[in-house]
Amino acid sequence: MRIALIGYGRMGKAIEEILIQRGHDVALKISRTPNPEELKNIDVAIEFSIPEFAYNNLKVLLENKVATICGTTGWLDQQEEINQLAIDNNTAFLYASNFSLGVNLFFELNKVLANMMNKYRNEYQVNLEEIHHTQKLDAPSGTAITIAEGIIEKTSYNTWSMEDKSEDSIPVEAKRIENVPGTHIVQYNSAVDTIEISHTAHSRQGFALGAVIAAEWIWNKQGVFSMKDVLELN
Ligand SMILES: NC(=O)C1=CN([C@@H]2O[C@H](COP(=O)(O)OP(=O)(O)OC[C@H]3O[C@@H](n4cnc5c(N)ncnc54)[C@H](O)[C@@H]3O)[C@@H](O)[C@H]2O)C=CC1
Ligand SMILES: O=C(O)C1=N[C@H](C(=O)O)C[C@H](O)C1
Repeated sequence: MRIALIGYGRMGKAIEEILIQRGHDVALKISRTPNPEELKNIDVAIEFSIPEFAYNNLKVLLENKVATICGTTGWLDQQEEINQLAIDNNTAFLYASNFSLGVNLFFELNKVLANMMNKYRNEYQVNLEEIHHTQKLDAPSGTAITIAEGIIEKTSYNTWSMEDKSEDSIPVEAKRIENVPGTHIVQYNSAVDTIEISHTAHSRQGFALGAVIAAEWIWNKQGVFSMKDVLELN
């Protein structure tokens, strides 16, 4: 496939390595918004840029009917508009807060545990922690938000917050430590014990491989998809 890499930073470079290993043509790699001329003959775009510019990049890609994978976090207040653009332009769009197989399995495990713990809201207080490298621009991580949404789906919690300590809110803490690729911890604490599940990324390889698998999967499709579709976790 002819791939455009929009955002050529840590993730763009990790993805490029895997694209080459799997025989793809990296036809465009840029750290700015593409122009329509550059998008002719592109099969799929992979967008990993920065929160501030993701919306604009995605708009240009979808208006030019380029099937697009997006891993940029921190822009989700405009997600509905972007989903609609993919539909209106008869192309395909897939956003994932985390492309790794391990985290997508963890999302499912988190929901099973949340469902079980909902009966014990009086005994156990949930909290969520994420740890990332110090260059990360957004907090909490997109992955932490997806985990919190999973808990909300299965319990009587109705929101999450990094500040608000009210009863119906899941407390989320974001820590920044040099060189950490991404760690997520969900804890249920009672007066006598702790139940904890965690996912620790050892490198960016898992995110990058997942993004390439998603790009291969979305080619020639139309619609709005998630990693659950790609990994058949539905
Ligand atoms: N969904 C997932 O599995 C993962 C998502 N991420 C997310 O991906 C994003 C990128 O992460 P990294 O590569 O680590 O960051 P990075 O800072 O290394 O790379 C971002 C790149 O975007 C470039 N850029 C700046 N303005 C741009 C524009 N207008 N258009 C295109 N590119 C532009 C920057 O020059 C930089 O090279 C972040 O939002 C991060 O949270 C990171 C890892 C995994
Ligand atoms: O910025 C990162 O590095 C990561 N961002 C994603 C997120 O915000 O969840 C995915 C992963 O945790 C690494």
